[in-house]
Amino acid sequence: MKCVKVPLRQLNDTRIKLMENGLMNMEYRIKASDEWGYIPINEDIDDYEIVDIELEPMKKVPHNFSELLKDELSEKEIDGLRTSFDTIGDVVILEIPEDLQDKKLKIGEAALKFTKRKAIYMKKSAVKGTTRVRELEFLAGVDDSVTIHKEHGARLKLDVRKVYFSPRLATERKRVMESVADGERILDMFCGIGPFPIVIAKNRNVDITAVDINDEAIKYLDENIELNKLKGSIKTYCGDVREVSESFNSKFDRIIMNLPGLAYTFLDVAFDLIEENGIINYYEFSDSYEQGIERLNDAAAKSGKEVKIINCRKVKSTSPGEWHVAIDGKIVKK
Ligand SMILES: C[S@@+](CC[C@H](N)C(=O)[O-])C[C@H]1O[C@@H](n2cnc3c(N)ncnc32)[C@H](O)[C@@H]1O
Repeated sequence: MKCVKVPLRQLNDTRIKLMENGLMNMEYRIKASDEWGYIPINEDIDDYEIVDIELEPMKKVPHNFSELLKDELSEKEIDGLRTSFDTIGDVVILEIPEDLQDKKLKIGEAALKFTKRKAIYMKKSAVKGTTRVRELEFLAGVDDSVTIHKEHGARLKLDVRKVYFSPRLATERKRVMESVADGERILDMFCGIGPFPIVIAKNRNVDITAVDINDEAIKYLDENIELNKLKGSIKTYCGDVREVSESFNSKFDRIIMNLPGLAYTFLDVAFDLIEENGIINYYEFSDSYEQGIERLNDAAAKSGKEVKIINCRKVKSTSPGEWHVAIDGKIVKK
């Protein structure tokens, strides 16, 4: 069994990270020795030591997902489905491959029994268009796509049919939040329902400006500001950040750019609005960090600034060989 091998003291943090990114193989038990922990995984992962060792399979409890579908599907098909689960509040979103479409309602019912959530939806398209929303088909439970998702102590209300939200970015949001200092003025250029602003302002006394072009996303962010006890403040704007930001009359200590397909086309706006010593949390889809670093360097040069790359990380796998990558750049004196 393929496992990630980590020092024992890192076992729990690594387990949570792998689970949140859907990379842990839940069919086997984690093994711990005096010094090392071994976590079963579904696929090869960079940045960790991978070893092959025997692990004990989990005890099959009646009514687990495999049990419920064992007459319909093979173990391999069931495993494939299991890693596609995205749980957002009390809603579950599944990806069902083309060749299993004729069994989608049975799969939906099994997922409902297994997860005990309110509703099961199936992905009908990739996230698409300017607002990055995907089409969903209702499969089982109660067809109510509004839910409240809990993340790092924050409550995030959203409609999964009308806005973008990914629970798989939870670790990244925590990482960014932990790097924020009290007093920062922050711009989230593509805030969605506000998971970055809410998680940050819940933990830090900061002043956040949050922009999104999707009026439904801003409607939920306004509700989320009311739903959470915040240390910091958040001001929301609905519109294209390129236009909306023309009215901003001060600069920012940090700019968050989580629109990975197109963020690079807004780097000129970000470099205009960032303070010296400020940090840009930049995201893109790529098979490496080089392209993003080059884009940040080019945009810095065009705006007469210099950027020092202070951190690069893979946030999540998007397709074989491609990643959602995070690159943090600090503006330094020329
Ligand atoms: C990938 S989602 C990220 C949302 C949020 N940051 C999160 O982590 O959940 C990108 C968001 O950018 C918004 N968007 C796309 N183009 C935009 C633009 N020109 N100005 C402002 N927002 C935009 C979309 O509506 C979408 O909510």
